[in-house]
Amino acid sequence: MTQPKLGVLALQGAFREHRQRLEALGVTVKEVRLPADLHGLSGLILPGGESTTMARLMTDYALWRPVRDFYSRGGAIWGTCAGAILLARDIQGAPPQFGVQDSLSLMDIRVRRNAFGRQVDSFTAPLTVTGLKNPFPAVFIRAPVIESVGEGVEPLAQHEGQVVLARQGRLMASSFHPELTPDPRLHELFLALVDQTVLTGV
Ligand SMILES: NC(=O)CC[C@H](N)C(=O)O
Repeated sequence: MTQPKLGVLALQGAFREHRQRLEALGVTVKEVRLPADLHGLSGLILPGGESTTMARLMTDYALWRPVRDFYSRGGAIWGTCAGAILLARDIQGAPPQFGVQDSLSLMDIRVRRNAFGRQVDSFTAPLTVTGLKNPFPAVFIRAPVIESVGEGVEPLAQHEGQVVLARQGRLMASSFHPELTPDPRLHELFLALVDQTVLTGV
């Protein structure tokens, strides 16, 4: 078995589906629950799920600092749906009773939670993605939108005029769930990003 280069944060949410997508591409995957699980990885996926719950578990498992350090050392991170919320510098639309929502604050984006409506408003839409020839079938489930992006952030796809996929160097954020469709192209895109990463001081 080869040493895994890719990890999926496995505290809550759709981590198994990401794992399956990556394994179908021949990639060995590490499920990340503890800081030590990050050792030796060059890419990490933060899955969709429920971002408040995931943030709480990140605190319980003391993962905030190790994930930030992983990025500082040169690791690539892709946040999908709730995972994109965890990456964002600014989170809007969190239920007020929970106070200010913790985030990694690594990506210069402002996200708005549940921007397309409630669970019943889940939908699939064909997305035109920069760099992909044909539309990508994107599954949105109580999805956030990326309301604004900083200078270093490149929007890669929009839905109804709102940014739903963006990249900032080694960081990617998508509002939707690419692991819930058999289309592997966004996982391939992230793998290409991971292949370019040069880790320092690991
Ligand atoms: N599918 C998802 O990941 C939904 C995200 C969820 N609405 C949140 O704000 O955390």
